[in-house]
Amino acid sequence: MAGISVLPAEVLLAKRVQEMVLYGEEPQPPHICRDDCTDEDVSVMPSLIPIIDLSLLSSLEPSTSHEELHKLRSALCSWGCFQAIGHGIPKSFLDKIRQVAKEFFEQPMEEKKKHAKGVYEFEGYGADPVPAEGQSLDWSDRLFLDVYPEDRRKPKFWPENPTSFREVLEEYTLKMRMLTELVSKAMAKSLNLEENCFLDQFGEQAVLQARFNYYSRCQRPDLVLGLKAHADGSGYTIILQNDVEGLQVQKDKNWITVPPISDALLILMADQMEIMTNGIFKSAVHRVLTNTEKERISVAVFYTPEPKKEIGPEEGLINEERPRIFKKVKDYADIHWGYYQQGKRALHVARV
Ligand SMILES: O=C(O)CCC(=O)C(=O)O
Ligand SMILES: [Fe+2]
Repeated sequence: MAGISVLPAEVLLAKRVQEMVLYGEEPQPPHICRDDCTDEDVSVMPSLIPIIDLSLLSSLEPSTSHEELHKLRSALCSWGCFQAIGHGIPKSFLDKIRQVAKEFFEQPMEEKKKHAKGVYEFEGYGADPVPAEGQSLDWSDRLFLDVYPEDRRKPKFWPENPTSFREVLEEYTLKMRMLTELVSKAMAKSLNLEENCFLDQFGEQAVLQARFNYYSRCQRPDLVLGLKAHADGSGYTIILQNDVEGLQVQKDKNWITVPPISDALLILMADQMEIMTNGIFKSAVHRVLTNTEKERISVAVFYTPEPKKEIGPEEGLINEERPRIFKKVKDYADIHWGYYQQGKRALHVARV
């Protein structure tokens, strides 16, 4: 790459990756972030991401629901994620959200740019705000929207085209609220805690944000990442994938691909659930690889405790054998963001 001038991130961020691909531009710094592939080849291992059937949790047969709760706990302790099936959201509706996302990104650039964010802002169409110096940029474009509570919505960022986009996203938000209730209760039960304990910590005004990710094809997947390795700063995140592989979760230093399953949603623990469970559930480090053949689309919904609300380890998970390892924190997602921009994790800030 010698001889190529490095443009400031602000300049590069003014242009979408989708445009760069359209004009046949090769990745250059700061998109380039991989120069060796020493840790890259382990993903040939068969994928073992646990699959949990949430419908079994309400089975009238106690041994069936017990067994599934046990599987849930063990998945979250060792992987920090699971593929949820039996969640009650029909595949036909998941296809609708995938479809409006695809139609949004396939529109001409001038249509998408009607909802453009500034390079220093979060919400809207674009890329992450400018990272700290020396950090790479992701090979992706995004549409980031606050979706709940409703008074946080900023209509100027909500696409009018495709015409069903808003309606479908509103319905998806409702379904995500029901799912977070179901999953938060199940996680509490799996740890023998009172079922509402996590919901109470998240609070009634817990925030849902939707990030539509578009990973353009890339001729040099060896040089760039669709999304660099990170753990999320939310409580947990719900990810819908299209049928293109790319998302990987780190386990025991190996990168394991999350296979696309058309009717599954990946539920991924983030830092704030690790704090609330006193380190029992693991916040999963993950990343996205690019693909030479196909575009990948995902929709990540971040579920985050209400602003200004203190959260901390559940008392029932602290004892002599397992002393408290995290302090109480509030607005952790903001702290997390500051570190993320420097390519670092933030969890140590919450340790006692
Ligand atoms: O694209 C994906 O599957 C993952 C997205 C993700 O990790 C994120 O938006 O934080
Ligand atoms: Fe993430």
